Amino acid sequence: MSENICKAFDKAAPCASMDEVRAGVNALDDVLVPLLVERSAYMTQAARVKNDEGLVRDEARIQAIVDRVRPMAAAQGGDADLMERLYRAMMECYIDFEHQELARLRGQGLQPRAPGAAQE
Ligand SMILES: O=C(O)C(=O)C[C@]1(C(=O)O)C=C[C@@H](O)C=C1
Repeated sequence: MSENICKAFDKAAPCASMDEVRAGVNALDDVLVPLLVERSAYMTQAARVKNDEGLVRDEARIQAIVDRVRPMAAAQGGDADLMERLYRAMMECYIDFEHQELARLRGQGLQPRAPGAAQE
């Protein structure tokens, strides 16, 4: 019983109109957007630390994140397949952003990492 009352899925307010639905969505977007921006700042740092276009996409890490968020979503009463699709699409956008950031940092003078050099 108590395991059911704190699930995120059940926190959505019951809505009788689309205005209510959209107010609920807007309130969540107010929380989500700053978090997504903060996540993007880690992509900027990943671009600098990797400093190698060939390292930006990391399939093993992508799979590890998917494997981590699927059960998290299910534990919150959510749909694990939906969460995987969201995360895979989101990570493609962050990969594009990481490439963009690496190009920007190179434009600011970041020198390409020497082949075989250890990451900091
Ligand atoms: O963990 C990394 O290596 C990252 O660059 C971050 C991130 C992500 O979490 O969105 C983005 C690109 C990689 O393909 C894997 C994961």
